[in-house]
Amino acid sequence: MTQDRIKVYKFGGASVKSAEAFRNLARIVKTQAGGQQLLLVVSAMGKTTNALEALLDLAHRQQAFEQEFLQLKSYHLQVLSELFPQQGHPVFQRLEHLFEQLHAQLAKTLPNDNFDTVYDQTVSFGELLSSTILHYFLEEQDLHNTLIDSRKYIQTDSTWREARVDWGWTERLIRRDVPAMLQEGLVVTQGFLGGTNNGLTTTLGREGSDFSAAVFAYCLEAEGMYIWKDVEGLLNADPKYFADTVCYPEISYQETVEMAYYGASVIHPKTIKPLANKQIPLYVKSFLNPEGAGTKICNCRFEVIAPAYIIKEKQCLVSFGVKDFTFISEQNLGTIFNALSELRIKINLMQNSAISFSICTDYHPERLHRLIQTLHDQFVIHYNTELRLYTIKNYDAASINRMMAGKAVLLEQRTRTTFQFVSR
Ligand SMILES: Nc1ncnc2c1ncn2[C@@H]1O[C@H](COP(=O)(O)OP(=O)(O)O)[C@@H](O)[C@H]1O
Ligand SMILES: N[C@@H](CC(=O)OP(=O)(O)O)C(=O)O
Repeated sequence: MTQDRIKVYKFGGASVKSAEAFRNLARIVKTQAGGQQLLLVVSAMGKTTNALEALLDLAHRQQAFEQEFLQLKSYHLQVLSELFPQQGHPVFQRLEHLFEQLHAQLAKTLPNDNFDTVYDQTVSFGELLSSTILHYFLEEQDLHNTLIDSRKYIQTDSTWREARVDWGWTERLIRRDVPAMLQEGLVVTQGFLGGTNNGLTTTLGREGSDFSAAVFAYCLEAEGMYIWKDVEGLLNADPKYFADTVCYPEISYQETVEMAYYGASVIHPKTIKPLANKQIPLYVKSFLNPEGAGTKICNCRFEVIAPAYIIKEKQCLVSFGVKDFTFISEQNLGTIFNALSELRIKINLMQNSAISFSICTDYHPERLHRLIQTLHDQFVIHYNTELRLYTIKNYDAASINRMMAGKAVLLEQRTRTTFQFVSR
């Protein structure tokens, strides 16, 4: 049984990218959530995570990072000064302290440090900053709230940058503390972050705040989870690429998880499973039009839904050929899969022919380089970058023609419901 009144709201980077966005968020909480027990999960402001990645990259290569650091700091301070006109507000001191910690973290980064470990210790500051601002700002708006540190609740292993949740521990900790806090007022926490049992910070994968919200919703047996976006709801295509999108009023968990897997960046792929396991509906709503119906994702079934078009950018096609004109064997495939798994390279699409095996994967130059180093003795390896993986779910002839028009196809594949190809 789900708890009657707990709701989880997730606000992403676009919902907190400016002072006006914070004000809009507070309005949504006031008008939409009356009388509800509400947990708010917040991501880093705007494109802060990208900026932190760039800062870390400089620091790790022992390059000067002061200018970029000051840019990030002044972005936050600008928003702060608009939200808190009174100079002596305690939020200024809290932010100053967080920026000092971030600076110290960057300054002590060495080229020999494990990049993925320091990544999590550094990039996590985005959410620490935004959640602190949100906490104080909601208080100013008479929205009493408790700020909790999600690193103390979402317990993970130490798979840096893609930590795996220890569900047992996480559930125990959340259920121990959070329901009582929710009785007292709102609870605010960070998306994207977890913590190991020895107190180190982990992150759950880029765009992982949706997943954080789903973890809290699952553990609290929430009545519903809401993600607030700059779009009307879950659309049949990304409006950044397609002009004539349609919004699904209701769609199944299964359809959504597949869309997310193929690259529909509106929802993190890991979000659906915990919600589906407890039959918690997920609502995708517009923070620009909070009264709009949005999309309800639940355990529903429809025979026919509009084809969904999904484009995954920054793809790389890698082909492995055997050197001696023998066929690609299961043993060869085993060797390739082992190397991919070791290097955490995920296959988005694969195909094999008599003497070669091809995969389409996200492009990570360093991982690809290590893959080639590992396997070049046994295989002839070629790769192409700057590609896109196009997927049409629930395709028909017209949708295929539309998507393929004028494109040179490097690889193509179809099942009964899904058509995919790789192109520039
Ligand atoms: N199928 C889709 N439906 C709606 N939006 C989509 C879809 N696929 C991609 N998007 C993109 O997702 C964006 C919202 O997600 P995101 O940028 O991650 O928001 P936030 O970081 O604020 O949570 C939209 O602006 C849109 O361009
Ligand atoms: N800030 C993190 C986590 C996240 O989920 O962000 P957003 O909700 O803005 O996609 C990232 O950019 O990856």
